[in-house]
Amino acid sequence: MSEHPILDVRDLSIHYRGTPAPAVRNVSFTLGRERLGIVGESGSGKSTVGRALLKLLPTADITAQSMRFADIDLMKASERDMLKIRGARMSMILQDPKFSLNPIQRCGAQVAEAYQTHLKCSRAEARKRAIDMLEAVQIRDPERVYDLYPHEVSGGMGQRIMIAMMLLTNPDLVIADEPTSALDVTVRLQVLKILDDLVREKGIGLIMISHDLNLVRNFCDRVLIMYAGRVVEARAASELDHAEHPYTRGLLAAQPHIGGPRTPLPVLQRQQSWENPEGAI
Ligand SMILES: Nc1ncnc2c1ncn2[C@@H]1O[C@H](COP(=O)(O)OP(=O)(O)OP(=O)(O)O)[C@@H](O)[C@H]1O
Repeated sequence: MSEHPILDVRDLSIHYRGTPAPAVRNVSFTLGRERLGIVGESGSGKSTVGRALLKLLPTADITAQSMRFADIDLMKASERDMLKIRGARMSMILQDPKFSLNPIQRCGAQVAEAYQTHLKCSRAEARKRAIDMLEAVQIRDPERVYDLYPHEVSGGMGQRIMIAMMLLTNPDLVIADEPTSALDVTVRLQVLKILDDLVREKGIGLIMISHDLNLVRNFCDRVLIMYAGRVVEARAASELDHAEHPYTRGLLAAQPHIGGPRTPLPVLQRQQSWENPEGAI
């Protein structure tokens, strides 16, 4: 990790108004120019943490001892400040490009429009840059793809178009929320490779939110395991086999292994104590 973290989050708690309990409780972590995985079951609070970093939670109360992004105190940042940060210095990639791309605008025009908005350049310049960027995310024949509508591109291509759009401004932080779950296995590898290159070559910090423990274990440098709104385990990905929390151990035991015994996988036996603050980090 670099000396000055890109993100420093301490004691982040998030409570959606009108709900009985906080969705996220006392989450702390730092992020350098590395890949941090956040894993946990559905509803454990992973996406809520991601959206809180972008301050995209209008119906929730956010408290934290500190939530810093580079030189910015996110807790004090106004909506006006956030408009300058979102999409420029901090970007998010969502699971399904179908919901992120505008269905009635050609794909290339959406990338070019993002260029024009952020870089205030001419339309011709934006088009040229957009085509270069489509090529950079390994889209073959970018001039043709530029003119396609979102329903005419595959899921993998749509995701690469989203990544192209996100890269325009050289962000320091990318939050990828299940970026590959809607993709088939080979396309998934291509998209992961593009994200991996971004960390290695451009030195961004990447948060990868996922259900897939194996994917995160192989792709990330460090992993946070969330359960019921809390981080219950934080480890180097290479150390995950030494996990101590019973939930993490249960998840690991439930992974199928090629060549392993042909017995049914164990079912996770939950315990009330896992929701106990004493068990959290
Ligand atoms: N806008 C909202 N209003 C009220 N409650 C919400 C809202 N969004 C999420 N929640 C609740 O907050 C909790 C955490 O949800 P979140 O989407 O962060 O979980 P997650 O771990 O990302 O799940 P998934 O993997 O299914 O996306 C859940 O109990 C969810 O129902």
